[in-house]
Amino acid sequence: MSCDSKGASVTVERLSWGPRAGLTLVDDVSFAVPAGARLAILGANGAGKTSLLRCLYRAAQPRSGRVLIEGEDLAGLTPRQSARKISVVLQEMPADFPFTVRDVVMMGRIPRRSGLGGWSGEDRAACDHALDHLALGGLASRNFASLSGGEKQRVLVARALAQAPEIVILDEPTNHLDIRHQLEILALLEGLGLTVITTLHDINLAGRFATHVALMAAGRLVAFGPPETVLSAEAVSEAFGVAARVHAPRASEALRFSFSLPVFS
Ligand SMILES: Nc1ncnc2c1ncn2[C@@H]1O[C@H](COP(=O)(O)OP(=O)(O)OP(=O)(O)O)[C@@H](O)[C@H]1O
Repeated sequence: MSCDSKGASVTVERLSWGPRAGLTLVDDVSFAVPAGARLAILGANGAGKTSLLRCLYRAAQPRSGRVLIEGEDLAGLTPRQSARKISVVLQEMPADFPFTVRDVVMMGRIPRRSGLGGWSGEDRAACDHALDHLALGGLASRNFASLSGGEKQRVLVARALAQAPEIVILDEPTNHLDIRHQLEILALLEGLGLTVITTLHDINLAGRFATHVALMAAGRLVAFGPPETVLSAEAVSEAFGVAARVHAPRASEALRFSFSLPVFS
């Protein structure tokens, strides 16, 4: 069961990607995180965060460089093999998605299904476990489309969990969530014990959640490491084009930033 997994290490080596010749959106990016790390990818709008994520879950084919999962080249895996290692939680869902919550979570089992047979006892148990883990038992028969944004987000994380992956990749999982649900979803992800790679816009949330931060600007990785090292006022001000101020944390407190527009003299 995925909750017992320890995740997998991810190494990115000199990765570059662009949609066409002459346009590079991910530019020579390298970093490595150990199994069980929580990596937050930060950067201003258009910095290339989603483009980098897409390379990590094979929605985009790198122009050069490679991604290694526990030392194994991602490009050498079949789609089914990589879907057993990596699950993805994205924002876009069609508004008229005509499935129940249980159906959606069960979809996470598709890469694990053998042959064309129906769901196995193991599939059903994994689905029940994921529903329980995300406190969704009471919503299992509800139509997915009728849920609130926060509930939908929990269902999509449950689907990722049912997939029993080693790595969960998320694009802006806290988008559209109120502060309580933002904290809840990040605590849930932290509790999984898997390797988590996520884009985030909220620097303070990233500082609390992440074991590693990748700061991007114009497609390049401008800083990488633990949040307390990477998230300096200077680096954040530069990457986001704001005047950022760090409030010195007391013992065991997370970093806390405040922001204002830069004043030009
Ligand atoms: N297929 C494409 N063709 C041309 N330009 C693209 C393509 N995909 C992305 N871009 C552009 O590349 C830049 C980086 O996009 P990307 O979505 O990776 O940034 P991001 O850091 O995730 O941004 P945001 O925080 O706004 O979501 C943006 O300016 C975007 O418009």
